Amino acid sequence: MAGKALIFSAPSGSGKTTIVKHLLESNPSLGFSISASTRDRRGRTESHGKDYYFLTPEEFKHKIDADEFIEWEEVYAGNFYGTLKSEIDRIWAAGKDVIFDVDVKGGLNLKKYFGDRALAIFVKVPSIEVLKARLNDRGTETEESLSRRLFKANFEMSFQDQFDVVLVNEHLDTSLAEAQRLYDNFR
Ligand SMILES: Nc1nc2c(ncn2[C@@H]2O[C@H](COP(=O)(O)OP(=O)(O)O)[C@@H](O)[C@H]2O)c(=O)[nH]1
Ligand SMILES: Nc1ncnc2c1ncn2[C@@H]1O[C@H](COP(=O)(O)OP(=O)(O)O)[C@@H](O)[C@H]1O
Repeated sequence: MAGKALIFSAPSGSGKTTIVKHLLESNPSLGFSISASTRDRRGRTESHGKDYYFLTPEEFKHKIDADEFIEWEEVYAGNFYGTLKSEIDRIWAAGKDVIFDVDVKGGLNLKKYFGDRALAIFVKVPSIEVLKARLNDRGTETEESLSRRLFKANFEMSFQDQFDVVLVNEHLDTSLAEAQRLYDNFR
């Protein structure tokens, strides 16, 4: 049975993972599409089969060749990320709606794929300075990966109008309530 799809996209550091995790905790009707990725696991905070399926580049390439992805991308130099068809089957078969945490290009590709079954939400920070501060505070980036993310963020901002909704994530409580309202209205 086909359910619905809730797509959250944003420049890295905007808060989409925080919002998606909150929605998952509050809504048993949602199932997270676990992406495949070749990037290194963030040791203490991430696990295989929960945050991502962490694959080697060879394993990832094998899945591309076997046509197992709806969409995939080289998001940051050398690191591949992709949405597995089997994830949507798994979540919809359980009678749930699927929720995605993907980059901006991936979000637009998913919207194209799911059409009216999907609500595509662009999460935006009030400014690039705020984005930089959040990425710094998160403590996950080197100087190089931080500047890569900020460079890409400027480019990604230009796609916001192609999304169904833009959610400005300034005060977290307000954003979480707004995200919940968007899901309730869409269901
Ligand atoms: N296109 C695409 N992007 C993805 C997928 N999974 C994750 N991403 C995006 O890849 C980017 C990098 O993710 P990650 O390394 O976890 O960094 P973070 O966004 O800084 O937490 C983020 O924008 C993710 O939303 C996917 O399946 N497809
Ligand atoms: N509204 C907010 N105000 C302040 N900090 C926030 C807010 N939303 C998220 N954060 C923090 O900003 C950092 C980046 O958020 P995260 O959800 O990892 O972003 P993304 O998944 O878009 O890369 C995290 O440390 C998170 O706790």
